[in-house]
Amino acid sequence: MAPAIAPMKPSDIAENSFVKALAESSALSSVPSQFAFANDSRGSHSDSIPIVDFSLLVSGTPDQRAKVLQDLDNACREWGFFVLVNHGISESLLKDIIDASLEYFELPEEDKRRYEAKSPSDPIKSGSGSVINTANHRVHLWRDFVKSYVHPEFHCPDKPKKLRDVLVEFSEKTRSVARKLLQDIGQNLGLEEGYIDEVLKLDSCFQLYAANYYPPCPQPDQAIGLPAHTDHGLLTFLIHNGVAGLQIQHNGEWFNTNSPHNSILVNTADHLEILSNGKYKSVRHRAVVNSEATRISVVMANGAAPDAIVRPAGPLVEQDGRAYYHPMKFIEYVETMLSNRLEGRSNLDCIKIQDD
Ligand SMILES: O=C(O)CCC(=O)C(=O)O
Ligand SMILES: [Fe+2]
Repeated sequence: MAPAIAPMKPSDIAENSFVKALAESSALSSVPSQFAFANDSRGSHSDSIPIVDFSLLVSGTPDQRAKVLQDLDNACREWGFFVLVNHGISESLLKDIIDASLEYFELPEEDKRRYEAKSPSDPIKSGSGSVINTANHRVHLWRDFVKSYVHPEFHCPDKPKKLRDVLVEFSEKTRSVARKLLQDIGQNLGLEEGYIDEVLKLDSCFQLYAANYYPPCPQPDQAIGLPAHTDHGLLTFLIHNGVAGLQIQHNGEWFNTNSPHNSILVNTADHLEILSNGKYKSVRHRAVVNSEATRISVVMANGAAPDAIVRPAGPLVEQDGRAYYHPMKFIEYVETMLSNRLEGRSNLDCIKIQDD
């Protein structure tokens, strides 16, 4: 006989209770109604997600570099997403940041509750979160998270002890790779060398570390880890513990991503769409859950300086004859987004300049 389903009372699931504990409760054989999310989580398989070889951008022959610049441009234009290989960040650092993030989620609840978000500008936040769906109902997500601003000011949860050093190094290394990619993206967009660095004040660029913990879910089709969204920032870097779950949208279809060991998934995010005046699109993606294994992803969002005003690049506006996006201060954009999670609607829609 199927085990009796212990009904969850709405009061059992506070806005910021952690899904990990719920998923581990032995009584749980179905998804509590607060998590119910109409969901077709199927994704197509794709071998054609672009791959960008970072080492050839840095030290390839002129021909090799020209070819990879082209790969990078196509990836940003066609997919808004690519798999970065040979990036020079050590395998042990990638493993350490995943392990330290996992240790964070394994802390007692009271340690994590210290970071319950009180305001969107809190530099460290932790919880599980919810979204308002298209029917205007609040839906809880099947994931726990921790987020921390790590640059230009470094913040980090106190525990686990090892997280701080690992995160400092991961932030430095990813920042340097992101800046190099942005230089090359600037070249691909026909911008002068140093243009992006200067107008977005990348010496003080904003970086946000986020780790997501998706426990096994008894009914994966009835819940969602993270619904479709785009990211703030210029380039998001994502690594995971080898359990599949990230899907990206391409030509209206959802694709499962799979990435070679030690690679980094990169997506062109909202502020690159704005800067490029729409030449590069911020790709919609989502995280689906499974019934078998815990999935962990670690995300580093790389953006402009908090006080930089992000707008379409002047030379591109001249070429296109108009700007397609309103200017907005970077940190205001991020904090509006962090405080206002609406399924399927993005901040980008708000700052797009509609055709007359
Ligand atoms: O966990 C994933 O694969 C997706 C995470 C993500 O999109 C995010 O944190 O913005
Ligand atoms: Fe995302």
